[in-house]
Amino acid sequence: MLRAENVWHTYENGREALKGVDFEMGEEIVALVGQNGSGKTTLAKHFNGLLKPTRGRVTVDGMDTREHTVAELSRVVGYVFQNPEHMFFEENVFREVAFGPRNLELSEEEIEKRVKWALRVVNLEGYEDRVPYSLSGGEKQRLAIACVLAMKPKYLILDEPTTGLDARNAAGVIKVIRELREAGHGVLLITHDMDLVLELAERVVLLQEGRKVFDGPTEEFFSIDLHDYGLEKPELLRISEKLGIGFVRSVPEVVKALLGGSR
Ligand SMILES: Nc1ncnc2c1ncn2[C@@H]1O[C@H](COP(=O)(O)OP(=O)(O)OP(=O)(O)O)[C@@H](O)[C@H]1O
Repeated sequence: MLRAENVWHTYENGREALKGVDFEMGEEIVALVGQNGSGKTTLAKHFNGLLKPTRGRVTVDGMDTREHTVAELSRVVGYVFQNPEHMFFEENVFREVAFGPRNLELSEEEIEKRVKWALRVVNLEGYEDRVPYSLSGGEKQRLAIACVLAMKPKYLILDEPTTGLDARNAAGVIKVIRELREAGHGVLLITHDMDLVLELAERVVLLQEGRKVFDGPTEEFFSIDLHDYGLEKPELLRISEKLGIGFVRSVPEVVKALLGGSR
């Protein structure tokens, strides 16, 4: 479980970014949403210890983040940052993915196994000798996920994982996230993309000015007035409402509902 109990966070300049947030997630896909500056990144950074609560408590599978180092917590919680290309520094893809496992002091054999596995999951097999900077945007995004996956963390935090990707690459990342969930990982998705939330999230947590203002199933989230929070309902849901077919997550579901209704 990733758990935040009455977490407050004040930055050094006095900015109160979190004001008493309670949060909990297990092996599920949770979307963390809210307007710019609402505190999403600040909250997420508490789960791998990059930030510590000013007040309150954060635990990762029972470990208090104040009592553990970022290195220790990173074994359990992997964090893929937005614009991950800035984090690459090795000369080739193999070394880049091997960096994390090498720090875990695993055997060369185990490191190689993990690199191969992680590259396979993200569909980058055969890229081992490529220079990370020479990859396309979508490939870089998937490489960043592979780097974190190779550490085999139970939870993954993904910050805008599909932003800037074309439809095909975004679909590739979405597939990886689904597979991770099925394999028993928890995924925390920080995003502004309501289509992605509709497609993937099981639960949504909405922040506004450092406070949690909604926490519940995705279907319930899309039934609240999102305009109040500067968010837009996905086109697909607006269409399905006009058609009177209720909550759907994909175009095939719309088709199914329409065909079912005409019988
Ligand atoms: N290092 C910092 N020092 C001071 N204030 C900060 C720092 N990082 C973030 N903030 C402030 O804390 C508040 C919350 O920021 P945060 O990055 O958590 O929001 P966010 O919801 O992730 O926003 P976005 O959608 O723009 O990424 C904002 O007002 C931001 O300006």
